[in-house]
Amino acid sequence: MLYLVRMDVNIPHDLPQEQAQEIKAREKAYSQDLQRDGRWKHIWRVAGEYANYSVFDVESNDELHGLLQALPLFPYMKISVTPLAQHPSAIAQN
Ligand SMILES: O=C(O)CC1=CCC(=O)O1
Repeated sequence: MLYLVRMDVNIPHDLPQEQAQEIKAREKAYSQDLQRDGRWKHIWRVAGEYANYSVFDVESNDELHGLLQALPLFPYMKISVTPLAQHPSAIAQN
């Protein structure tokens, strides 16, 4: 199942810089592991915002929730999820 996910990041200004950098490094490693195993299919920066649009390919809502909840930046993100279905006019099956 495919999901379009928007993540808006909002790290509090009073979080120490070193701690913020450490969380971002863990976020990157976690994200890249999921990209390598195929469950995090796309990640795109929203131009001009500290936000991304991502596409996940997972088995269920529960699996997606588990992956999102484990994001190191999860406490500092607003996340919205849109389930995707096939469009009848699409020439490629995703
Ligand atoms: O910078 C972001 O958009 C948040 C994020 C998600 C995965 C990652 O590496 O950074």
